[in-house]
Amino acid sequence: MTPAISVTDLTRRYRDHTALDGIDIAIGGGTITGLLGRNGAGKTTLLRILAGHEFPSSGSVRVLGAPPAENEDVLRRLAFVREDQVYPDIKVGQALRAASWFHPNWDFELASALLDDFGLRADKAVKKLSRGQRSALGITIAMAARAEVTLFDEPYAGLDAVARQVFYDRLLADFARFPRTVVLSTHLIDEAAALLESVIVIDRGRLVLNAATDVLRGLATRVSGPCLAVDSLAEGRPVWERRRLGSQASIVMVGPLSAHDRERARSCGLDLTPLSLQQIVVRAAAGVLAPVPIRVPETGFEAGFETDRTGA
Ligand SMILES: Nc1ncnc2c1ncn2[C@@H]1O[C@H](COP(=O)(O)OP(=O)(O)OP(=O)(O)O)[C@@H](O)[C@H]1O
Repeated sequence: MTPAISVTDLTRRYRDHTALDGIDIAIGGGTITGLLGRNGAGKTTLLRILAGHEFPSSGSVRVLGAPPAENEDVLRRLAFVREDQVYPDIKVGQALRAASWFHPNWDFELASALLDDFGLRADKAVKKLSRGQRSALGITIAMAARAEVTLFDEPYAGLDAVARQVFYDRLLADFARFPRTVVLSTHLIDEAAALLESVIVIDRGRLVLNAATDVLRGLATRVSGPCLAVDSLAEGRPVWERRRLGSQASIVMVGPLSAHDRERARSCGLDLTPLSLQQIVVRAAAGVLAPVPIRVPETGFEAGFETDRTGA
């Protein structure tokens, strides 16, 4: 199947700075992908190129089968919402109406339900909205557009926790009815984790991780307890991190745990805590994962890791 988004050897240079450096990504249709990475990693640059707002310096970018820049057909099938979205001096309702003209799948009912959820009034001037309310408007437009490809670039600046949950819930519910390709750039990784089918992590313009969230969830476990028992369980296994305090040890063990491992751990009084998606992404961005992308469980862990990097 042709991917909805396909990026090959993409590089974007700004004068003396390389914002994206040889990125290869394929994102299938009908998926929600998290685009993650530290500040300045290159996430916005990638999304702007996917949205046709910028040209690559080199490499190829295809969205819905064609290069997006200056491509009316692709751009009508795509929605892009950014944190710093600028609106003309109009009312909320007018902003929605203008967006409806551009997006062929626009859903007025959904737009109106989202306004209610976010407590936004259609007759309020956009320039009088608070930062969070402006984010809510951007989310409303991007969701009601029901575009085949929807790109969210940290869409929730200033949104409170309740409103963010509205966003997650509404996105999941609407996605279930109308599957589409969603890319969500966010720093709130664990909060958004339940939404994400896969994650792409960029660091200093390079792809450092591209994996299914399910694979990552079972990827690493913190094992804590008596040193001897911890060492015995971890023997011959990849380890990311070791800490010792007196007779107690805590390590991060890489790879899935079998039922036998769990039983051994229980009988030795060891504590097992799976690493959260955020903890794994932090390690990926810090280079603990080798740059080999992990794509499917069968080719998983062994291929891509440096082990025991932090030392015994
Ligand atoms: N127009 C530009 N001119 C020069 N440098 C730029 C330009 N746009 C982005 N950059 C640089 O490219 C790098 C990537 O920026 P980008 O905005 O893509 O990062 P980001 O991952 O979205 O960061 P954040 O999480 O902080 O929003 C940064 O070092 C930034 O300073």
